[in-house]
Amino acid sequence: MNKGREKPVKLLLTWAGSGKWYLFASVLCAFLSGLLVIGPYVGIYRLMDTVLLGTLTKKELTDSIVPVTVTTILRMVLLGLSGVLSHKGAYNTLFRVRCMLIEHLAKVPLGYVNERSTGEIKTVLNENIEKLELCLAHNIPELVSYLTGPIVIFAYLMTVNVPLALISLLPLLLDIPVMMAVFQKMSDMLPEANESLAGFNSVMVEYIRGMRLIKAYRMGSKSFQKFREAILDGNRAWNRISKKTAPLYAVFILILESGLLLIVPLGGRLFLRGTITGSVFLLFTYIGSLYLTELLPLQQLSGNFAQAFSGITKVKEILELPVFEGGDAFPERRDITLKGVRFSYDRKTNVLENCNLCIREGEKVAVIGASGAGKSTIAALISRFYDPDDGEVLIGGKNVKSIRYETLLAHISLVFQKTFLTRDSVFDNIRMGMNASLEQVREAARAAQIDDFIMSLPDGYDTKVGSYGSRFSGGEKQRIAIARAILKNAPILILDEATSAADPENQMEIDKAIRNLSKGKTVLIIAHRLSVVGMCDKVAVVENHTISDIGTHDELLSRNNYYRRSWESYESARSITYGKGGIGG
Ligand SMILES: Nc1ncnc2c1ncn2[C@@H]1O[C@H](COP(=O)(O)OP(=O)(O)OP(=O)(O)O)[C@@H](O)[C@H]1O
Repeated sequence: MNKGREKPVKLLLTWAGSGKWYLFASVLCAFLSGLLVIGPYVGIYRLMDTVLLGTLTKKELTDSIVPVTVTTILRMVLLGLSGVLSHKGAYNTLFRVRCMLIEHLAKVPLGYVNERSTGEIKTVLNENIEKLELCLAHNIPELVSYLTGPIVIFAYLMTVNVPLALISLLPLLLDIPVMMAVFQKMSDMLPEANESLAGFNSVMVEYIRGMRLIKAYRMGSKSFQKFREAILDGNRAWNRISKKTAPLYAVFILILESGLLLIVPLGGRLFLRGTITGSVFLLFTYIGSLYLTELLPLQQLSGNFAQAFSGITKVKEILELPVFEGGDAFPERRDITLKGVRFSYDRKTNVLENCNLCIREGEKVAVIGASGAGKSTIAALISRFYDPDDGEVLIGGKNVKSIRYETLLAHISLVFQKTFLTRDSVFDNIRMGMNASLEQVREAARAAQIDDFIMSLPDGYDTKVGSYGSRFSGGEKQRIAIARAILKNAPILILDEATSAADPENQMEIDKAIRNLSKGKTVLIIAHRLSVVGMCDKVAVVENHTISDIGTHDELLSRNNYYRRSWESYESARSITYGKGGIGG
């Protein structure tokens, strides 16, 4: 990982890996092409000299034209080659940086990722990294070529006439502080522009994700308004940058192009005194006053570099998000304990306080409580999506912090309330990168009560899942998630039961799937429907930021008011739907 305050260019070269050799080669070609800029000028000077002296011959003409032609062609070839090499290096680098970011984000605790909006992460992965392409493939070779040309011309002018050459350089010396001020202003203001771009991306992602809601509640104009605001916000940020930098740009250009005002009077006097020849005077009037304008694109480049550097900082920020590294093997015992846990998402309001829980190996515990009581938070702490602020989460007597993170996750199957399906085949959606055959996947799907449904799809297990799983109902998606967990066969199961009520038939299938999934495992089920209590050994009640009570169904029924009330309302709802029956029936 790249920690500390490394220079952006150094960081970029580290990220580029072997791609940096393409970048170096491209810079070398750009440098050589910059050197060749001098060819045509030398040729033209020779021609002028001979024309003015009246000594032009056919041979002189050829001797002047050949270097002009050869250097011009060679320069073009080198520039082209530089472009090809820089693009190869740039795309290699972009690929590597994106992979590094994705790999790193996969290891970062979910809490840190959740603190950033999807739009912010998208901006880094997309726009900020694209700016690196512009910088690596175009701006760096251009910078080398733009700088080399004027340096070589200056060196050549020095060989012709030292005082005039030095005078020709004056505008540049005056322009350096102006250029630095432009760069500084851009660097200071870019974070604001980046923020508004991230804001725009967030609004865009929200808009696309919430399309159903927008349509259902006819929020089109309101969402459009948000979109408009986000775009205007970006425009305002860029307008502010332009206002601050445009006057400086104008000064930069004025100074750089003022060479003629110095060279013509001075060179004219020297010529009239006979100190320099006519061709030297013309050479300086033409080239000496113009060659610095080759540096004009630098003002554009300074803006691009500031943007690229700001992108590099954003990438670096993500790569520096802490990851859980190292740690011990998974313990032999698979019991789960929460000891005096306190946790807050915002470091202000405690979601859990002095929370204690003990789930023995192979035991199944249902967690119930009002919406927002903290049930999912308990599950998140066990799977180390977050770490408690106080207290400990132990598995097999070992603090989860001391267990290797990947190993911890490999031993826990998580089934979330909302199932996320990737845009792959159903087969890949169940396999989720595991090395399983079709028969093993089907066996898991059969246990999850979803095999028949999958086989009825047009392409069976090869059927492609639409975006966000749009082809499947909530219940079907949940059974696919259960099939995944069955296939994973981890010893600990954390199941955040879906809140939305499926139809009775679907519900029975889901319950059967959950029973199959939880066989022989240490299980924590966040029970939104009390029917799952029937398959659990104990029930834990989350109230007042803690687990207020834990016991069997009968124990809680006799002593816990919250549980009794919940059970009674569940029973009365059941009697309306099915007629009366026992728990979980
Ligand atoms: N990522 C988060 N950032 C900030 N606050 C959060 C976050 N996730 C949950 N909360 C807050 O923490 C509290 C507990 O949430 P949690 O999801 O654990 O409750 P729950 O009991 O599982 O609720 P439900 O039954 O509705 O799913 C709630 O007040 C919720 O608003």
